[in-house]
Amino acid sequence: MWRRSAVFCFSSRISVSSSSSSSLPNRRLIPWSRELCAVNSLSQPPLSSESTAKLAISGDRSDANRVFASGTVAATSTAGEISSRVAAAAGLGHHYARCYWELSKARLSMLVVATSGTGYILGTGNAAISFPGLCYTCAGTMMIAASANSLNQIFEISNDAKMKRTMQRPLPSGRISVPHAVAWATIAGASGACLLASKTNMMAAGLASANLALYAFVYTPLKQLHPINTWVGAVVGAIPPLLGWAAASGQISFNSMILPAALYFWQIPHFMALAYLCRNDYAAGGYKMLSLFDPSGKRIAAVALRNCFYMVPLGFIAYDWGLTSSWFCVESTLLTLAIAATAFSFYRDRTMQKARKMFHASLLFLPVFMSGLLLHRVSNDNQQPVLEVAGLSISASDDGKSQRRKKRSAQPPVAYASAAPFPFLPAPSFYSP
Ligand SMILES: CC(C)=CCC/C(C)=C/CC/C(C)=C/COP(=O)(O)OP(=O)(O)O
Repeated sequence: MWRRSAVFCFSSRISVSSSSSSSLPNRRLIPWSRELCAVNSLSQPPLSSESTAKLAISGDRSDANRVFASGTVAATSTAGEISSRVAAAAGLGHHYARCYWELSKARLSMLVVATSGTGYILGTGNAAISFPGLCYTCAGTMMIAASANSLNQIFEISNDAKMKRTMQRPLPSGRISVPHAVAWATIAGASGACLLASKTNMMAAGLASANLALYAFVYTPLKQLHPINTWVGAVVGAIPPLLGWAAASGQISFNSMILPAALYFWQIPHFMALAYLCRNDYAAGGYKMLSLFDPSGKRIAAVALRNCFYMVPLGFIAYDWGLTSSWFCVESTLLTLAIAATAFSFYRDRTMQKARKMFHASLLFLPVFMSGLLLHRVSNDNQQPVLEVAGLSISASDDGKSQRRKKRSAQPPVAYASAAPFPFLPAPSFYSP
């Protein structure tokens, strides 16, 4: 695509110098030339070199004046020119919209928004879900995630250019300039932080901004330094539901940690599978992923399996802490055992096929887990504050304890079945009035 762009770029320059005035200063094309190349290569159908040239000279008043002064421009040709300029502007708009979309890693950002929205709904507790509040939280998270992802790509241009998976991104392919991408990242990040601060609360805005900094300025450089980057990245991925919860409730409680914990553990098998599948690419890009130091794959398979097992008790904890009904406990247990089975299969037989299976299972896991949490969420008016905006407070009221006991007694057989695989966890106690 870069080569195609370069060809279009070259032809548009020729066209400009021949079809417009030879006095048109070439330097006017330089900042835009690479991006204009991409307009040609991306528009469907591609813009002609002529319209690109018109686009390039559209701001030149002296050229326009010359054309009008000559008196040879008929009304029909003016209309044609206007329509071609409109088409060129639409092409440009489409081109940049696509660049912003890719810079933002929009699909990943939407997944991040889904986790933050889930955190928001869970964090509303007994209160009715505020639809505007949810929308502001999702929009703010989207903007900050877009900014974080754009900064990540700005810092990794030369690495991305060496990897098959990423070489077509807007920056390494030259479809957008670095200053333009920096401006996009700055505006998106600042707008997102302001939106969260003004429409939700400072805790949510602070968590989102700190997470942006962690991702762009700690995780991103760490990728080229040490395999620990995967664990730092897992923290980054775990924060959005916490900020959603904070946006809804203005505080962070023990319950608010369940989804972040699931996200943290979930990312390890997900990224271990990815790092195994793309290890040649990561080596070419100069990244220090654990898979590159583990030729047999045994270590990364063991790490993935271990983290799958860490997720198993989360359903029980969600139920025990009164966040969900016991049905979630059963579903979550089955789900985590299923992903653990794919990790175990990869551990025993470290082939690309098994790694791919574990990767696909991880893709499926998250939406199902979050849907389960939402579906089996129970209104909870006794969330125990751990960290409030004003300070620290760790306490559990007696009322809360007795209510949880009552909840447990609601479906004893389900609760027993769900706790059975975890003899190390406290056995459910059934409340008899
Ligand atoms: C609110 C807020 C700031 C949210 C940010 C959430 C976010 C960006 C999560 C992504 C986590 C992560 C480790 C992605 C992989 O990046 P990578 O650099 O390994 O991916 P790449 O190789 O595709 O570039």
